[in-house]
Amino acid sequence: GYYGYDHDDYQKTADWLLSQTKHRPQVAIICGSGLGMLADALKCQDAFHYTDIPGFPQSTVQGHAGRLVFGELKGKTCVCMQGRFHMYEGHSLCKTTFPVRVFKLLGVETLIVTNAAGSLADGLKPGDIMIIKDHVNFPGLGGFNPLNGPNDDKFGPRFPAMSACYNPGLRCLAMDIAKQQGVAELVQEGVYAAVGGPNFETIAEAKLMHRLGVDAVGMSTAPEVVVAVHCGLRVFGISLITNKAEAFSSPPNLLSARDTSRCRSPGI
Ligand SMILES: O=P(O)(O)O[C@H]1O[C@H](CO)[C@@H](O)[C@H]1O
Ligand SMILES: Nc1nc2[nH]cnc2c(=O)[nH]1
Repeated sequence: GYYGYDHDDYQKTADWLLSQTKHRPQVAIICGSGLGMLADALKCQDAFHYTDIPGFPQSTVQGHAGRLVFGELKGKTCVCMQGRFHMYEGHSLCKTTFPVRVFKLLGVETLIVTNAAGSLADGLKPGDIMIIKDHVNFPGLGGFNPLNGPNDDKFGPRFPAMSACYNPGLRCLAMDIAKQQGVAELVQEGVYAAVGGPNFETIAEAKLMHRLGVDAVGMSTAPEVVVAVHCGLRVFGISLITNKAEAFSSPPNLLSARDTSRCRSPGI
């Protein structure tokens, strides 16, 4: 079509994959920056480089290998993206979310999204895991939405609800498992905000988001989740906190005029 992809484009890629592997995944996992090693844990793997998959976008970022890996994880058939697509790579949003609709056509029912994110919340430290309970899609609020253009009714409605994007049952289950595994102190629920990137936040931007109720910030995930929810996938999301976002790293940025020793690093 004139805007993005036709249903046939997704179908061709899905059909090609179905012809190349016997796996019929129920679960798709998008691995965030540095999290691609999860795919290495799949048993009975069939792996495809994005460059070899007809119609598939290509990865350009470090820490994103650019492979689609099918296999078994704890008895579930999964398909794992080792490397995702970001808007800042120059991809259109429908390109960054192309794989999600392909997963739908493969028969996937549940999408697990993961990402590396910066913390804006006092209680979230580098190394912690944040289960995403909701998101703020800043590019989306500004009109950068993968669902822009004519709606494809075969995937979902023109005006999809986003009020329960992150499946409450799966969130509950994840909290229970964290307790069972003895890692409950490392796992919390919170709100993820997607920004366009590729620059990290200014101090003022980080403070603004913190005041608006955002707990962690990154440059991905929300567009994929919007497309997944639109086509009826069940979504579970986690952020690995890799750093404190700029305003919340040391040294503290509340400067008193009396403190002349720190006047070379002004805060806002
Ligand atoms: O969201 P993922 O893909 O994990 O990557 C995150 O890490 C990168 C910045 O270091 C950005 O791409 C940000 O979005
Ligand atoms: N925007 C943004 N993305 C990130 N990805 C990992 N850390 C960060 C961060 O602090 N800010």
